[in-house]
Formats: sequence, C-alpha cells, structure tokens
Amino acid sequence: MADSLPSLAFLGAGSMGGSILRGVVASGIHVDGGITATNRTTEKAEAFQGLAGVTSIALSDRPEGNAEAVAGARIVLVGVKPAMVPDLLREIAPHLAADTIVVSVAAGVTLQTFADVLGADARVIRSMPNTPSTVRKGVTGLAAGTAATADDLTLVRRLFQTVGAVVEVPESQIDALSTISGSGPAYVYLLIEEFTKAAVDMGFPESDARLMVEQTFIGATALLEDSGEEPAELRRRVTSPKGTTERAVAVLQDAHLDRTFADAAAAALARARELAAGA
Ligand SMILES: NC(=O)C1=CN([C@@H]2O[C@H](COP(=O)(O)OP(=O)(O)OC[C@H]3O[C@@H](n4cnc5c(N)ncnc54)[C@H](O)[C@@H]3O)[C@@H](O)[C@H]2O)C=CC1
Ligand SMILES: O=C(O)[C@@H]1CCC=N1
Repeated sequence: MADSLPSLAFLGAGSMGGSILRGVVASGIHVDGGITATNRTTEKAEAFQGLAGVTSIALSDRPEGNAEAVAGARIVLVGVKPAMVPDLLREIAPHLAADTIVVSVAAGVTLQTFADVLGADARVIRSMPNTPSTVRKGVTGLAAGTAATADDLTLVRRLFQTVGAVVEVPESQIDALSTISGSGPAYVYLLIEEFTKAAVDMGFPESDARLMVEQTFIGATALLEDSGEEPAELRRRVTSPKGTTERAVAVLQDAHLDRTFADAAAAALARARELAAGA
C-alpha cells in the first residue's frame, strides 16, 4: 500500500463523499497538499472542521470555493447529486489543470457526459463506492475514461484502496455494480430493520432486539471474513438436520429471496439508466 496520496478535493462531501473523506483520514495516509472539501452550507462544512489535514469550505460563505479547491488539487472527486454534475463541471472546467484527475462518484452519469462538458482530453474516472468506506470496509468499482492514463488509474485505485476493496470494470458494468455494492448497504440495513421488528414482535424490548440482531449480523459477517468459508457452508453449520433453523430457512426460501434480490437490482439498474438520460 502506498504511503501517500496527492492533494484531494471533494466537491460535495455529503453521505458518500464524506464517507470516503473520513475513511482516508482514518487510514492515516499522508496526503501531500492536504484535502479540501466543499459543501453548500456551513452546517455541512462544520462536520469536517477539526479533521486533521482537511480544509472544509461552505459555498454559502465562499462562493468561489469549488474553484479554489480544484486549483490546489491533483485529484478532484465530484460528489454532488447526479443532476447537479453538469453544472458543477461547467463551473470547475476553467480551473482544471491538464493533468488533474476528475473522479465521479455519481450514479448513472456517464463518462460521455463528463467529456461533453470538460472535453475529450479530460482525465476522468468513474467510481462507484459505498458508505462503509467511512470505516475502511468499502467496495469501490472503477471505470476509467479513455484520456485517463494507467498512472491516473493506479493513483485512484490507491485512493480507494485506503478505504476498502476495489473492483475494476468496464463502464458498461458500473451501473450494474452499483446495484450490488453501491446500493447494497441499504439492503443490509433493511434486513436488519425487519429482523429487529420480528424480535420486538416476539416480546423483546427494542434495545435487546437491536443488540441481538445487530450483533448477529456483525458476528456472522466477521465469521465469514475470518473463516474464509463459503456462506453456504457457514449456513449449513447453523442448520441442524430436522432442527429449528431448517424450518426458518425453508420459510425464507419460500419467499423467493433469489428472485426478490434480482428484481431489486434490476429496478436500481433501470433507475441508473434514467439518471444517465438526465431524468
Ligand atoms: N449515498 C451513497 O451511498 C452513494 C452515493 N453515490 C453518489 O454520490 C453522490 C452524492 O450522493 P450523497 O452523498 O448520497 O448525497 P448528499 O446529498 O448527502 O451529498 C451531496 C453534497 O453535495 C453538496 N453540494 C451540493 N451542491 C454542491 C456544489 N455545487 N458544490 C459542492 N458541493 C455541493 C451538498 O452540500 C451535499 O453535502 C450522488 O451522485 C450519488 O449518486 C454513489 C455511491 C453511493
Ligand atoms: O441511491 C443512489 O442513487 C446512490 C447510488 C448507489 C447508492 N446510492
């Protein structure tokens, strides 16, 4: 792993940009020239004040903040909502150096959209990270634009490896990756919420229900990571023949989780295509 990163600008450090920023800071990696984050409001900007090596700008106080952040950065992360990306790119285009690497985290926004605004020579890499990047357990997909060099991709891979695992894919697959690992944390939290309701319905106080469910998810996934076993084998070890788990798993399988997850991913993919079309 590299021991330093070049200067970073996070334009839009909300849920996602903020997660990457916090993960990078938590990693302790040295960032040559530091990190600048911009957000619209002072409230959002204050969330990053006091973080070592981070300059946090509220655009409400400093309207030129994005231009300032870009001027000092080697890697610029575009972390605003998809519909806001073209306007932001028009704003920063005059301030980008020829070798600035622009990294998008926006769902659905294509490399072509970036090239349309920044020009075909702009060095753009599409990323699709997820929020566990905050605790350096993220998964990030990367797809490089044609003008990005191999060294650019190496630098950006290094950035995201400081906050988790990295998967390189062609751009044609990045929206599909988003439906799995980008959105995936939300699916996991939904399962936790619903499972907790089942525990409360069995008479447990909310606090005990939460502890049982959350520690079960944390423990089961930690065991998966630590053991290196297949999930199916770990499930088998819980499921005694003719025992209680077998009955519960049969009910879950009857609910066609396989089809439900496939349908959910397909719905997310359809929405990514709408976003790509500017909807
Ligand atoms: N939330 C998630 O789990 C993931 C989000 N993404 C992508 O990340 C992007 C941001 O999503 P979230 O972080 O969820 O939204 P968010 O609303 O939490 O963050 C967006 C931030 O952008 C700031 N902002 C708005 N206009 C700005 C401007 N002109 N200049 C600088 N900052 C500006 C806002 O102050 C806000 O803090 C989206 O494009 C989304 O597709 C990608 C992967 C996962
Ligand atoms: O919901 C969204 O559009 C973004 C992309 C993946 C996760 N959050």
